[in-house]
Amino acid sequence: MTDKQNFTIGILTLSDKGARGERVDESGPLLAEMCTGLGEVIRTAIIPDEQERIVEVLIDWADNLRLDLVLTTGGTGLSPRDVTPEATLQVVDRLVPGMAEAMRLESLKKTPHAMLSRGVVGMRGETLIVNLPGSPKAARENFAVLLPALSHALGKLKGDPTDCGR
Ligand SMILES: Nc1nc2c(c(=O)[nH]1)N[C@H]1C(S)=C(S)[C@@H](COP(=O)(O)OP(=O)(O)OC[C@H]3O[C@@H](n4cnc5c(N)ncnc54)[C@H](O)[C@@H]3O)O[C@H]1N2
Ligand SMILES: O=P(O)(O)OP(=O)(O)O
Repeated sequence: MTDKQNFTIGILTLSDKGARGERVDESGPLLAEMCTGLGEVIRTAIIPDEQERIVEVLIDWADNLRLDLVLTTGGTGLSPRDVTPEATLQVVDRLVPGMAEAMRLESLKKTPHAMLSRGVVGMRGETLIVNLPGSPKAARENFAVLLPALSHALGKLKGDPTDCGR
């Protein structure tokens, strides 16, 4: 038996500069690397901080590609163009507040700026959508908090009937 899981994963980078080719996307590849062992990253994209475009991609990846997990990075803060949480809230059926709370709680131990990320986590159908902040450091620190619980979360989301109490 191998520890490698077979979840399908998409990584969506939200960055105006990245989409214009003015900044190399470090956070997307870093998150892809962190997903080794969880499954296969079968889609990546870099698009600007535009709510309608983000909504379109999230719906496509959840409804058409039926990805198990979509990680977004960037656009969670307070700048006028930070709209990733709004786009995510527009498409999810149910929120998973504990995952977002856990990321902020742990991140506050590293920097008070952690309270500025408005990222949310929610489900659209059988796809879990996770908002992570944009900088490579912040993306890494936040995703590391979720990783130990992700396999169980994705299994439950797909209807795994086994008893979690054991
Ligand atoms: N655990 C942590 N959590 C948070 C941190 C942290 O250091 N550790 N930082 C906090 C800060 S500060 C902010 S503000 C919030 C919200 O961040 P955003 O999601 O709004 O981030 P952006 O504005 O999109 O990006 C910020 C900054 O990061 C660089 N950047 C962004 N995208 C990329 C990319 N794809 N590749 C390379 N570098 C990138 C760039 O300098 C941007 O200006 O999160 C807190 N949480
Ligand atoms: O260009 P972006 O959207 O990556 O973000 P920032 O303006 O915060 O550098």
